[in-house]
Amino acid sequence: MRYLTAGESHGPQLTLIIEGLPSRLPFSKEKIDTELARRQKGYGRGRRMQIESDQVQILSGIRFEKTTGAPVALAIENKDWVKWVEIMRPDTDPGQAEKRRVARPRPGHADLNGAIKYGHRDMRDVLERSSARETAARVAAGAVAKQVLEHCGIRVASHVVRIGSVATERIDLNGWTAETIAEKSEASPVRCLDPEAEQAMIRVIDEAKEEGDSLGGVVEVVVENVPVGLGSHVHYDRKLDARIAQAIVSINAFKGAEIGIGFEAGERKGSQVHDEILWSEERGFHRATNRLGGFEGGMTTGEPLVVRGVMKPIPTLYKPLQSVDIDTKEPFAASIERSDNCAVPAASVVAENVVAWEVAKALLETFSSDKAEDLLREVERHRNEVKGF
Ligand SMILES: Cc1cc2nc3c(=O)[nH]c(=O)nc-3n(C[C@H](O)[C@H](O)[C@H](O)COP(=O)(O)O)c2cc1C
Ligand SMILES: C=C(O[C@@H]1CC(C(=O)O)=C[C@@H](OP(=O)(O)O)[C@H]1O)C(=O)O
Repeated sequence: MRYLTAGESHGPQLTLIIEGLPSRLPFSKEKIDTELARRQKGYGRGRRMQIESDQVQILSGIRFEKTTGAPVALAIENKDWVKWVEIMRPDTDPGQAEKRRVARPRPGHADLNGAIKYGHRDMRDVLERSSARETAARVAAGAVAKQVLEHCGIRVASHVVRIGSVATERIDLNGWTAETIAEKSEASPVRCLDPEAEQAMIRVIDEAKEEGDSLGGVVEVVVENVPVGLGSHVHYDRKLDARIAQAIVSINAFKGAEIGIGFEAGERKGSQVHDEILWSEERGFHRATNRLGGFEGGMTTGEPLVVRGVMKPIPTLYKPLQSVDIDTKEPFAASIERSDNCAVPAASVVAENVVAWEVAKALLETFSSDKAEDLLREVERHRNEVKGF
């Protein structure tokens, strides 16, 4: 299974093509729209989110709420486009683009590197595509992947564990299920499970906003009921933990990924990191703890997957940072019209969906999956086989 996205932040739409879905998979447009609405929310988002109300238009590959097995094409409209037609048009430039040319790169964004690399004197030709608007298409892909996972009883959830200086304790997953994490985080404006930390997170976002500054943070994704043995130890690009880390760091502004206790593993002794192996009639092989976040040797262990990602603060700041005009080479202090000042809650929904995509892709690689029925039968057969191993 693979996908491609196309589209600019202020162009007419985002386009997504997914290839390799099983046929006859129950397909819900509503579930994709729900996921897109979740991505738009979250304390700290800017004015653009009041303009957009993301929904997919289905263009191919679906009939009567089921996949046919053909590529699925989806579109998401940019409602803001109507105000950008003269600047974003693909045909003759009526002079607007030159008048509105972007020559002042923002520190921390893709503007300057992209302009140098692609030879653009108008950095709009870079920023339109480097914008995190594209994550709407990736969430739509993840929302389709989630329907593959759901078909096989696999659930994905996410929550925010840090915003700026405010962090929550690491949760013990024995007390939580993906369902309860999803419910509780959904009810929080910052997608945080701890009500005290939630209030403190809201405070630091407000403080940063008053100062014209921005904040980043850390999100955690949990995947439950994952079959043993997705991914592989035999080749670098088949290791599922590595693919998930790539997917996380590919999200705009994400600078790192952790599996399980992640970087903390470097501080601890082996006996405090590795998860002891147990066996019982009821559960078969399982682990006493899940510090390695459901992965050993690039393969899933059958324990819940626990993945974290760190997002840097938003680069576009109301408080100006120094930069240099590419025409005059003069220094200037950038000022802006609008931006998010913290998008960590929204980004946790993106993280959840890119992880869902990678897990669903690995599932379809492991099990026969031309038809949705084959996939489910194979996954159930495998689960029984693992119990008897
Ligand atoms: C959901 C989300 C919303 C974002 N909103 C903004 C924004 O409003 N302004 C901004 O400058 N960057 C925003 N970013 C981050 C930039 O897109 C990102 O920093 C930029 O593409 C450069 O890539 P890099 O930070 O990965 O190097 C957002 C990121 C995400 C995930
Ligand atoms: C549009 C989205 O996020 C955008 C991501 C973004 C950036 O620079 O990454 C900049 C802002 O866009 P604008 O410049 O139009 O205000 C955000 O709103 C979205 O998440 O749907």
